Amino acid sequence: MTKPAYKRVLLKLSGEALMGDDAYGINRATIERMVADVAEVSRMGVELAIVIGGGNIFRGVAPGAQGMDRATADYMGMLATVMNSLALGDAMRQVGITARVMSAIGIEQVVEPYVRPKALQYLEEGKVVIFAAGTGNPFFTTDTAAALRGSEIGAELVLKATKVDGVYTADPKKDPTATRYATISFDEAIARHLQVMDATAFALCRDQKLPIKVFSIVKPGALKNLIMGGDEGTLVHV
Ligand SMILES: Nc1ncnc2c1ncn2[C@@H]1O[C@H](COP(=O)(O)OP(=O)(O)OP(=O)(O)O)[C@@H](O)[C@H]1O
Ligand SMILES: O=c1ccn([C@@H]2O[C@H](COP(=O)(O)O)[C@@H](O)[C@H]2O)c(=O)[nH]1
Repeated sequence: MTKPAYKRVLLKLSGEALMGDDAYGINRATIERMVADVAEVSRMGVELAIVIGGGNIFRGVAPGAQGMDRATADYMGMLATVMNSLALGDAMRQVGITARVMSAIGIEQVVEPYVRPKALQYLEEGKVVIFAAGTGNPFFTTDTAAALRGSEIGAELVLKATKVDGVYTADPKKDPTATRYATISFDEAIARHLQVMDATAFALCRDQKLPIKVFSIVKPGALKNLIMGGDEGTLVHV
């Protein structure tokens, strides 16, 4: 078998994608399918860290949070990512993959705190590390957490797994005429206000020279293909 193209990557999974066809929460078949993809790559010896969003449960900027203090709503969003992280870790355990969930906010009875050297040790031991609670700060998103943790652990690439198969000229769900970029620079993505990821995440990855691949989590085999160096999704580069 040919070797994977990457040794260590940060995978950002969309929380919203966890819903599958449901209106809310975690769809069992969907999480099992995602975990099967992740397990395949982990078994190939790739060191894998994961950040998962919370959009399937709660977002600080969602209509359900209207009228709330923004920081409080954002803490609720971070707690939503803890729930998704626990579900993901448990689903991995069920397929024989050892995962460690580490939280950016103190919640020690439930999940261990994020300590960078410990996270690095887990990765070197071949465990999958799931970073929960985003950056631990309100007014941010899990995309920014992915950029931050990806930079901290020295990932070679951030893989943004989402419901669309790359970065488009406009949101393809709203504009059917939108076309997909094969590659795009961080500066252009920011200047064009492309909403597939937030500008803070793009800017951090640009400054750290950490490339991002945006690809479809729904497409079977896409994650493995990408890890093997295959042509998949959109590369966002310096
Ligand atoms: N220019 C664009 N190209 C591609 N997708 C875009 C673009 N603009 C907006 N989008 C939308 O961005 C979404 C990707 O964001 P996604 O929901 O994965 O991230 P998220 O907000 O981090 O999710 P979650 O909070 O659930 O983790 C796509 O589903 C797509 O509809
Ligand atoms: O660093 C962070 C990360 C997330 N949040 C809050 O959580 C929700 C869910 O995250 P998504 O990235 O949208 O999936 C987000 O809307 C924020 O409310 C945060 O405050 N800080």
